[in-house]
Amino acid sequence: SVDPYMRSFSKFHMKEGDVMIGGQVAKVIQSKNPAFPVGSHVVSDSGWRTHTLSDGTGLVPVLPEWPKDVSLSLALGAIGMPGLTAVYGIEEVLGLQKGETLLVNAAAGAVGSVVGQIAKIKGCKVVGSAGSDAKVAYLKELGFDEVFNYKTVGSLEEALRKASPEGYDCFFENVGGPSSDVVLQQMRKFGRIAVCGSISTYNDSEPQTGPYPYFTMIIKELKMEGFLQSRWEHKHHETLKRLLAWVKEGKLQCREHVTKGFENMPAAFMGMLQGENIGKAVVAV
Ligand SMILES: NC(=O)C1=CN([C@@H]2O[C@H](COP(=O)(O)OP(=O)(O)OC[C@H]3O[C@@H](n4cnc5c(N)ncnc54)[C@H](OP(=O)(O)O)[C@@H]3O)[C@@H](O)[C@H]2O)C=CC1
Ligand SMILES: CCCCC/C=C\CC(=O)/C=C/C=C/C=C/[C@@H](O)CCCC(=O)O
Repeated sequence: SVDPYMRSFSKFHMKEGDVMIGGQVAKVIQSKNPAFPVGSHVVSDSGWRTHTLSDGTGLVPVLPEWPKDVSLSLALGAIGMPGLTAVYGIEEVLGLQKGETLLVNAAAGAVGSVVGQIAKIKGCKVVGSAGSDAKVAYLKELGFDEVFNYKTVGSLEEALRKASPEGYDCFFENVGGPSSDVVLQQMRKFGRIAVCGSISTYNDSEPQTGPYPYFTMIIKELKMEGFLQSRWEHKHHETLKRLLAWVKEGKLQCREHVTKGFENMPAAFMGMLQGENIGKAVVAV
């Protein structure tokens, strides 16, 4: 898997020569541990490696009911960490209610595409922004109500107002930076903001400054909460089962941007950060 958090984590906690962190779906090829028989598959936080020696600690078996016709790589995407992030952001942080209007940015990516689809399952109006016309077309196929290409709209403020003149009850924030200031102005009274990611800032060497949100938050009585999906680790198993059920029922569609070859992991990683992916960016080794 290549994911945005690797950029922010590595910037602060890694040095040249370290093995890059990251998740993978791995096949057990030798075992002395009956909990992990040869031929079984696990999700493993082993970093960018082709082979790993493990005593089993931290290995998570892929759900036993995983259907043969569902790609195992989805355990790194819609039925994995990004899918869990979408569910917890919507249910635990936003408390999204039927009939509300939700905005999600980086909407065509691993997390955003699941967020929008779950919000539709819950009977909400969904507005998405993404960085290419191909992504906009994909999100319309997924059933998003309003979608725009933030790179070509000219005015983000106008695009947001056109998509939802009555404003936004919930904002699933993946991008951060100056665009957040614009969205804040169009939140409805008592709006909720789930701060999931801030990808536009992960490459910064100096922190960005901007208008401070406090006055708008007071006047509109907004609630803003940052979160990490790991807070609800105790719910992961049940939540993965719900995500798998949605996929099997055809309610949750999943697209992947697959790069072939372990040696191409750095290119896949940089490509994802630059927006090359529609759906989850993965590498097939
Ligand atoms: N809190 C948590 O527990 C978790 C948080 N996250 C966060 O969720 C967000 C999405 O992650 P994920 O779905 O894996 O990644 P994506 O699959 O969405 O890939 C990243 C996307 O970000 C967009 N992007 C990159 N730079 C910018 C920019 N400057 N402005 C706007 N958009 C940009 C690009 O899409 P485009 O073409 O639309 O610009 C790119 O495709 C990230 O911020 C990530 O850190 C992810 C997992 C867990
Ligand atoms: C842990 C890194 C914290 C960096 C925070 C930056 C942005 C938010 C974000 O993107 C957080 C992501 C957290 C991901 C955690 C992943 C691990 O639990 C390993 C997942 C293995 C897998 O792919 O399943």
